[in-house]
Amino acid sequence: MSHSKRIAVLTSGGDAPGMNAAIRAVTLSALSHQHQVFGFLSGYNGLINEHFTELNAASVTDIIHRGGTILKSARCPQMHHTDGLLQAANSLRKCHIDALVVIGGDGSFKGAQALAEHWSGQIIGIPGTIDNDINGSDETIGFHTAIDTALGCIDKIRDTAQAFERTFVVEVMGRDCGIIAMEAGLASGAEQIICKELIDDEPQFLQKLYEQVKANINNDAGHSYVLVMAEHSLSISAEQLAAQLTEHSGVESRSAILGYVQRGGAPVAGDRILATQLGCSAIEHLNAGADGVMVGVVNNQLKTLAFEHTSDTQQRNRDFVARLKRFRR
Ligand SMILES: Nc1ncnc2c1ncn2[C@@H]1O[C@H](COP(=O)(O)OP(=O)(O)OP(=O)(O)O)[C@@H](O)[C@H]1O
Ligand SMILES: O=P(O)(O)OC[C@H]1O[C@](O)(CO)[C@@H](O)[C@@H]1O
Repeated sequence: MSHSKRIAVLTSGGDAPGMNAAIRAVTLSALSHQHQVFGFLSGYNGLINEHFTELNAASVTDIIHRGGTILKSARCPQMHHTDGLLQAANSLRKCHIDALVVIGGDGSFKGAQALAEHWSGQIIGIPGTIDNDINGSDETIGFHTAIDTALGCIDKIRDTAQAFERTFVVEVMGRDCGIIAMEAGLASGAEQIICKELIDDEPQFLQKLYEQVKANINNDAGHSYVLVMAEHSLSISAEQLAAQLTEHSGVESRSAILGYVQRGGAPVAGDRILATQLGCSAIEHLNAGADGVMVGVVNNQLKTLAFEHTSDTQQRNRDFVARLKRFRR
């Protein structure tokens, strides 16, 4: 049997539906191995400010189905500076923490790597972000829910677009990754998906787009036209694109930014199941002595990957982009 440890857990970066399910799995699994669990609050700020609470089975009862994170999340600029890292490392030592579980995105894992230079305890990551932009896991916790949320919204926008015979530019999240746009676009039957991964030359792309929208109106195809656009994918905003489309096609165009609604809501089954498996796997790996790695699911297998590789291009998304490009020809 492994030695009893004092395990810290925190959620960092953009909150994602299913983070609570991951906290629950980490806590229950750790307790079953006689470890103690301490939840640090508001991401790395909790380490720096020594703001934590001990977690027991009761603390994680009735949370598997809740969005957000009971530990709260944040971005913590101090982690980019040595002073902040030293403070975080000192808190961990002061609280006699043996191991830290970081639930977050690849930025959070960079923070974990930086922290490891000042603290010798074990650190393990669990991929939690709606963006699904982390190498080493086919899916991240929150992605399944975000897609369903975006899809529900786009379906509703289609209704009004159809009624008014309008063109709609719908902007979805993803930071620099277009996978939410691609999957929600595909599932909603959008006429266009706009994201960096699918655009080689923006002016050329826009020119062709204006012609296609115009042709669609003229050939009486569907009376509505929906473009799902990833944030940050063009040099113009969704609103500006809608204005350009109105000007070029003569058809009334509108934009809608889905925004933070995509981060909220009850996690769908896929996210709860993923989070639960990854939470248990994280504790299993800590028991076995793992350090400096993220747990993930690749081709239905539980795997670990060193933090330094989690920002590399994700294979699953790369394959998906290749297929979309092929089908669009
Ligand atoms: N290079 C770095 N060095 C030290 N700490 C970092 C670094 N990058 C990120 N962090 C820490 O991790 C936190 C979260 O990172 P970031 O804002 O990139 O979100 P993320 O974890 O990638 O999640 P998401 O993409 O879902 O928002 C940062 O606020 C910071 O505290
Ligand atoms: O909450 P903030 O800091 O505005 O961050 C928004 C970003 O966070 C995410 O929701 C998750 O990374 C991105 O999709 C988005 O670009």
